[in-house]
Amino acid sequence: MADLGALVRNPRTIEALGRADVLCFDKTGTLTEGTLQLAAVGDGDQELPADRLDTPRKAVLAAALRATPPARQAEPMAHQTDRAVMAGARRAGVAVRQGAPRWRRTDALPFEPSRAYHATAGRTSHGLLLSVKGAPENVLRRCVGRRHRGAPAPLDPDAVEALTARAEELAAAGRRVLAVAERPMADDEELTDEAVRDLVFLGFVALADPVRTSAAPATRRLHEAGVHTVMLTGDHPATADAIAARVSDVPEPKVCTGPELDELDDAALDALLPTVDVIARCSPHHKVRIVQAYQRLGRVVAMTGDGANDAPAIRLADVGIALGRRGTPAATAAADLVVGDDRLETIVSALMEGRAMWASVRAALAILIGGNLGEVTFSVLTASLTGGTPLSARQIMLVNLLTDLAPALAIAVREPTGHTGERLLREGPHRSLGTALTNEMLLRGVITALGAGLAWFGARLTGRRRRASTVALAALVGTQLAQTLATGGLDRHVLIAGLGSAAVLAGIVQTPGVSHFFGCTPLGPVAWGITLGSIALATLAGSALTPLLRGLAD
Ligand SMILES: Nc1ncnc2c1ncn2[C@@H]1O[C@H](COP(=O)(O)OP(=O)(O)OP(=O)(O)O)[C@@H](O)[C@H]1O
Repeated sequence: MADLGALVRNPRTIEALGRADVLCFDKTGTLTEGTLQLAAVGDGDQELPADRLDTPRKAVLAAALRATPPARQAEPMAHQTDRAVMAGARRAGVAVRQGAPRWRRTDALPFEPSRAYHATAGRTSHGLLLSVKGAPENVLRRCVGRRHRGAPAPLDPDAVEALTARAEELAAAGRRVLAVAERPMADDEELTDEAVRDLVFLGFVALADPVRTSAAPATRRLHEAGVHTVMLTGDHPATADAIAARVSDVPEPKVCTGPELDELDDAALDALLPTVDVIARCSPHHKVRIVQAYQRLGRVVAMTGDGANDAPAIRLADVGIALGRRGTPAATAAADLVVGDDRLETIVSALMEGRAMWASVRAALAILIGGNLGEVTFSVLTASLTGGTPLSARQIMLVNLLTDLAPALAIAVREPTGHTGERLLREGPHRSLGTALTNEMLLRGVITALGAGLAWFGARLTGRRRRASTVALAALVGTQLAQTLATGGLDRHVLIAGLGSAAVLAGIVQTPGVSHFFGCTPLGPVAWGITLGSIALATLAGSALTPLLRGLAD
């Protein structure tokens, strides 16, 4: 996991990741490049691209810059939005004093998701000035007028509607939209949330953050794996919808908003959430409700977050994921998994690790239970044919020692194979431990009994009883080891465990004193030929039947 850039805080997380069937993730940095850039500035009627701004639009950008915290050299600005506004203004040659002579910051209400705006008070040569930038619906609500073609104009409901529609159009291009507004302040006025009213709307600032090309395939893989994905974003629903349409393979992603969730009681929320793909204007307290609702529905939820306020939802989720690059210490401390590069692809790879774990559990269980089933079947069948037991208690103990200990352990702890394999997508507790496990156990049981039965029958036809039971013992162990090696592929640990156990078996059988202790007899070339031939025949039959059973399980 560390190689993938993901840090697991406790091992239980891998198992839970393998079971996760809902993944709620952020937009910025997870689906997008996470590099917000100034794209355009408008006066409410028409936008111009960031590299061709005229004087009125530069004035809008200057006001947005005033409503941005100061850049400190020692530390980067906390919010990407602010960084993008500042970098865009610098590139456009816009400074805070444009349109506000001798402006000097005196107070600020920093951006918070619940406020959705940043407000700054500053002293100019004409008195105090309040500058605000933020989510259009929040800022427009606090406006009483607008500047239209350089002159003040009233902001009646029709004008608000037209500006709202304009903001939606900009957002529908996948952009983050900020409304910018100002008003003069009285000298003794304090900057509080209540004071952010009676504003004059100046214009819109649109920021772009390109969608990463790898985000769409990652989302598709999650859907193929049966994971319901939900994009949670603080952005405008139109922005979220535009981004979702680019990454999702759902033809028309269903979008709802945080305020809409507030209107619903728990029962209505439970009914709605399984059908939702995007939740916009989503704040940290919504995330908590969303996790609780999915858990009420019996879903296993993985939830990403970066802000300190996301910590409760991260902690509550079955798998809390903090985004390493943007994550606050509080979010990281609450998380089970820290994704270093914030990318959805890394989260998908971590999920595959979890699925691989369930595949390993199945393989180990199939070896243990299926092998024992084969031994019992062989013993019962030969006993019913001959009236005696083909293997002594010591021999059965030896079989279990050589097949269940090192080989089964090696299978359980081997490196997961096929990270990119489509098969892993279909693993998980229900798929891995359901019909697939039953089929694998039965197949292993049948093949083991077949290998031992063929060997015992061939050896009994050509020799004494003790020799036949030694050959049956060797074939019982050999057939199981061959299947273990076929499951483990070229994994070093499985190869060492499998070949090591085979060498120990050969050593025991061929060493006279030890062989007798276990009720065996050293074997000649013909007996070994019968043993190896039976193992090969049974293993070949197993390989032919495996794809057939997989098809049945799928
Ligand atoms: N620094 C800021 N100053 C003013 N307004 C902001 C600032 N940052 C964001 N906004 C406004 O608040 C809205 C929500 O932003 P927020 O940062 O909470 O989104 P988010 O949850 O981080 O979304 P995502 O995960 O998709 O980036 C934005 O759409 C924007 O309109």
